[in-house]
Amino acid sequence: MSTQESNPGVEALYVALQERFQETKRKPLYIGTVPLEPNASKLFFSKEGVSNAGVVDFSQPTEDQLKALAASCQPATFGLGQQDVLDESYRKAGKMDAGNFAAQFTPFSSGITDRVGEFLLEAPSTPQSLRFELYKLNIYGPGSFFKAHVDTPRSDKMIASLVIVFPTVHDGGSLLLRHEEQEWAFDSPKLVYEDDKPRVAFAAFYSDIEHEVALVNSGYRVTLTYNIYSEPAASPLTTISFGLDRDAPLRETLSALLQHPDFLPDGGYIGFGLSHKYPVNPSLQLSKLSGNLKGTDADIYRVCRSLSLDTALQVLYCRRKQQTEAYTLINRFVEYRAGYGNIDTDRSCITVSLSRMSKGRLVVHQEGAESTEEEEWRQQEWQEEARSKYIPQLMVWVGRSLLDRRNALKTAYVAQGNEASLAYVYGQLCLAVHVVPFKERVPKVQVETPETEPCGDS
Ligand SMILES: O=C(O)CCC(=O)C(=O)O
Ligand SMILES: [Fe+2]
Repeated sequence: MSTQESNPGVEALYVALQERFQETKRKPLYIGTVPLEPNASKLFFSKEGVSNAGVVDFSQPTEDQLKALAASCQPATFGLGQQDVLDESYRKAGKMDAGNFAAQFTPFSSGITDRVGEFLLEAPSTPQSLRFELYKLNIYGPGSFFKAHVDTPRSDKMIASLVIVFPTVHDGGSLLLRHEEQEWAFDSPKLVYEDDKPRVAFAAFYSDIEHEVALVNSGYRVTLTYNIYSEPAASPLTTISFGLDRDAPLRETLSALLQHPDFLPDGGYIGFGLSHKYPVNPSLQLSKLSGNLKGTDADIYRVCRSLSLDTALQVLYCRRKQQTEAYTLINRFVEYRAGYGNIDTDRSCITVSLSRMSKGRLVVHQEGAESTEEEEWRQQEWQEEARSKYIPQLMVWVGRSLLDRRNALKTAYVAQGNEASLAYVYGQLCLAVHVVPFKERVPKVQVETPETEPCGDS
């Protein structure tokens, strides 16, 4: 049993780290409006297969124009597993593909993409640039809605979605967004007019955020949706540096914990639970995702890297063995199958025992007993390396209790998306920080943060 259970100092620091971690959490959405300029108020459209063009002028849209647009659309489908399905009890709306319309208004010339870019790139873990891809036009007439769903990731680079709502008089149809037990409303029917002047309302949100469009009671709600991709940038010019000060509380607490001799004295891992989900597939190297980390997750990664900690994205799998739970860290996504043969025999996996706070003490959740399967490992030619990986290492968990989220550790399939899912599904990831034994880390941490004073005791 480690000495950390009996030392209140390390426990207080651990509690402080949990608190700083919670305080780091950022809002996962950005809402705003811009004026609709008279020379950018028209939308031209044609019905699939018909050459005549129609027009809606959003500076003064008439009911006839909006009805004609609705009549030129097709019923919107949504993704259920691998298929696109039409089910009007789940999504009732019209859609038009990008090839059948042209809007004078664009998020580029109106400054929306710059503002959304500042929000998304406030503090990226590595320099990134954004690409906005027009996806669809949607029209929600009376009785339309879109129940709760998560947008289908179109590649591992897709990080966010943007919805633009044109000014039309409508009642209902707010976009509701939910993440980690919080809910926000994008109240587009109110936002699209200010002092009777038409405005274009927009909402950008990380694409793993659950959202739904509430029932439209009257009028028409017309939207453009964009997929936002984050791609590595050659230079750090697109990054904004004011995230650094905000990092200080978390960085200083983490640094103080690492300087405590009773914190993981023989080394181990710190696991930070991620706020967001990411598109992964079995062939994707998780290290490639680190540049695409979203909001809060990017903050944690940056803080760990600023302390020169060996930090990597890992999948944490939980499996039950003879009444106990074993946790395995692995650097890539593995299809979750009964038996876990593919995890057990993988050289890159690390077995961990989790510690957490319980009754005011930092304890190991499951005792790190050596595996009953050790015999099998003796047969392997690489037995030394394999056995050293199989003896559980201690992992200190930061974030919501894993015990509450046990089921979420399975591959989190998104059943309902806005399109049938492609090659990607969402996986549950964590940021694993490798902590070397205390004897080895003291000089390193002191060199990195010479000004940090130890916490005073009371
Ligand atoms: O119209 C909106 O506000 C959101 C639409 C949406 O969720 C989607 O098209 O996937
Ligand atoms: Fe959506």
